[in-house]
Amino acid sequence: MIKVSTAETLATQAVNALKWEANFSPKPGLVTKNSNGAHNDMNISLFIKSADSLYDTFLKIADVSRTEPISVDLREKIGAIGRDGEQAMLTATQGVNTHKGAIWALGILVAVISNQQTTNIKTILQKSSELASIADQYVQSHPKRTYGMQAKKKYKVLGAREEAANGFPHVASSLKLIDGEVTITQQQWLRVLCTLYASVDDTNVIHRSNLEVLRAFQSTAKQAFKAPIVKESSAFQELTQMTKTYQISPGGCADLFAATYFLHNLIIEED
Ligand SMILES: CC(C)(COP(=O)(O)OP(=O)(O)OC[C@H]1O[C@@H](n2cnc3c(N)ncnc32)[C@H](O[C@H]2O[C@H](COP(=O)(O)OP(=O)(O)OP(=O)(O)O)[C@@H](O)[C@H]2O)[C@@H]1O)[C@@H](O)C(=O)NCCC(=O)NCCS
Ligand SMILES: Nc1ncnc2[nH]cnc12
Repeated sequence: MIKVSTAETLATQAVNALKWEANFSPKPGLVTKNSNGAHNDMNISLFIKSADSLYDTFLKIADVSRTEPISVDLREKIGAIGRDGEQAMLTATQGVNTHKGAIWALGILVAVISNQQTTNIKTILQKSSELASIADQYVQSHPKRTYGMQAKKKYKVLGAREEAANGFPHVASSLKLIDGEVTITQQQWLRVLCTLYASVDDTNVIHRSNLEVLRAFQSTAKQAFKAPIVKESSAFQELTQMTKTYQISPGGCADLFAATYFLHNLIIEED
């Protein structure tokens, strides 16, 4: 029997996933409860404030998605709510971009789950692809080139938009690593994190460095993934060193880590 997800439950679960991700430690380059990673303008309390400020955004997205079919109209409605959410985040953080990518990824997932009333991962990812592939004319009228747009143009990589439009392939791979397990150990979560670090073309890393550094970071993460104890491996230490040397922070991976946790806990809700 699948429990019906209320808008309130979904919004709470999305915010909890963001808080869980922020607290999770260690995460080379990223903010955790123990470190500010490669950031001098962010810390854990800012992330918790930011996550809390997004409850209303996820609630509104879940509400509007419950009754409307997946359509241009729905895409544009959640686009407007998402942009308001970005403003709410910037107000809460006094202008620091903590969760733009997470608003996008979790916003699409919350919309689809509310719309389909399902915890079936295959359906959620397929419908996410459908919804995220619909063009929102109001985004396209925005003239400013984002960091993601610059990285994609320069190196022909795929970014946050494509991740969702392709049905979150990196989240699907992450979920496979913990499939069927209720209690996930820190070592298992570290393998999920390393899988994301190893495979996502994170446009934040590219923006702060270049494609060559991203590829070296990914190949080191692949080594760390294979280590018997990830966090004690020399490859994992090397990841931390690289984030310091190049001042890189894989914020896109952090969002997909939160999305993996969010969907994994939906699975557990099924009874
Ligand atoms: C479609 C949008 C996601 C916009 O995409 P675009 O690529 O044009 O925008 P960006 O401004 O570059 O932001 C994308 C954010 O997505 C995350 N990300 C990066 N790479 C990937 C990837 N390969 N896959 C998935 N996600 C990815 C990342 O977000 C996280 O990092 C941010 C913090 O970065 P940081 O470097 O610390 O800080 P900055 O200030 O950005 O840089 P510095 O100056 O410090 O160097 C933080 O946001 C994390 O969440 C990218 O930043 C989408 O946003 C959009 O169209 N929105 C409009 C509203 C809408 O339609 N919403 C609908 C549903 S809610
Ligand atoms: N924990 C984190 N540190 C830095 N950037 C992030 N973007 C999303 N989560 C993040």
